[in-house]
Amino acid sequence: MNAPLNAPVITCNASSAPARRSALPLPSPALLRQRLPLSATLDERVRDQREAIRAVLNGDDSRLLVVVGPCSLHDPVSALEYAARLAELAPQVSDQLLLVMRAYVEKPRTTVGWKGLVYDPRLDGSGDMAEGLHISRRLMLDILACGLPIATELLQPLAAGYFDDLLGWAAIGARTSESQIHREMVSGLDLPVGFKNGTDGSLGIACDAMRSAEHPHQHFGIDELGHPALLSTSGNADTHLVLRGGHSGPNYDEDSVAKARDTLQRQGIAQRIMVDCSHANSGKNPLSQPAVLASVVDQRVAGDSSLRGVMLESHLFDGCQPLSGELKYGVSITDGCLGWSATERMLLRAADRLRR
Ligand SMILES: O=C[C@H](O)[C@H](O)COP(=O)(O)O
Ligand SMILES: C=C(OP(=O)(O)O)C(=O)O
Repeated sequence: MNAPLNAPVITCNASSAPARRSALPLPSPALLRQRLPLSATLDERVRDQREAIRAVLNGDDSRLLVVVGPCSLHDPVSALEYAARLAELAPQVSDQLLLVMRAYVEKPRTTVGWKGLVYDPRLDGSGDMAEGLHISRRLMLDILACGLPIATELLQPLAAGYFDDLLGWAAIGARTSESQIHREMVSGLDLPVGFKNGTDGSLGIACDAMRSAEHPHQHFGIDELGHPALLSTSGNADTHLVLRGGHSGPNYDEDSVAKARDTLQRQGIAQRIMVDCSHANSGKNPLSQPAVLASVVDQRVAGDSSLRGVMLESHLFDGCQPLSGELKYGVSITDGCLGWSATERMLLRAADRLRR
């Protein structure tokens, strides 16, 4: 990699390297984008998808936003089979639901565990992140080509530049909503972003996050060539709250949603709420998600217009499996998911209920 023109050339003395880490170069975001470019047609499609998602979140389009798909993508073949099925379902419900596929390639861990396709694409701990970035961007482009908008969690701010041109929507997870670094990153993203409540169920950190992200910031980062850079951002007003439950239980019921609406109103934040039907809202039982979705739909039908979206964890087959031995096709290797047939039934039923 060439040094920027104004930087002195510094050579690294091996003996001064910290003993507990080593470094390997990765391609820059610009290089990966050059190798796997977004075509002009897909670029325009992503812009349209973002506009459509914004319209739903702002309430200008009365449909429900549905972010649905695997907890994590670990196998491109099953991910693309899932995408093909979702793309076939999307037009059948598009009068009521705007479907966006979860394409999660980075996973936050409570302690340790597999951290996603970007970090360990061979699933064996070899941690080939250059390959992980390539496979992840390739897969996202293929999902986009199926006609679906894509959603992901932006976990590592340095990695955002490898994918953010492909996304229709992004999440900041429960473990990072409180991080200033993530709020600064969101402030510079030209796409709608949901901030999740904290793992303890607290809404305050997500509200603070939205208020911080709508402001301009100057912060540390890398530029497209991978060089350290001072980044200046202009602020992102397209953010919203995601209720995902917490240690003391779910927060999708009427009382919890009313409390969330009041909190937003008191802080002068737009009342745009998405309910994550999984995680602590499902008690980590993926098969409970249809009941959570049904409750959200009932609340909408009863007149709660602040409920603009839902999130669902779904794969080709129910449940999850440990990352050891031979893996079953189409089954999550992180959180448990609802299988495809139950997902399809649940979404058709939700659309039908909203229609009537
Ligand atoms: O959605 C996924 C998980 O809930 C999150 O990544 C934390 O996983 P862990 O508690 O198994 O580490
Ligand atoms: C990790 C996730 O969620 P949360 O941040 O709510 O735990 C997720 O949606 O994959």
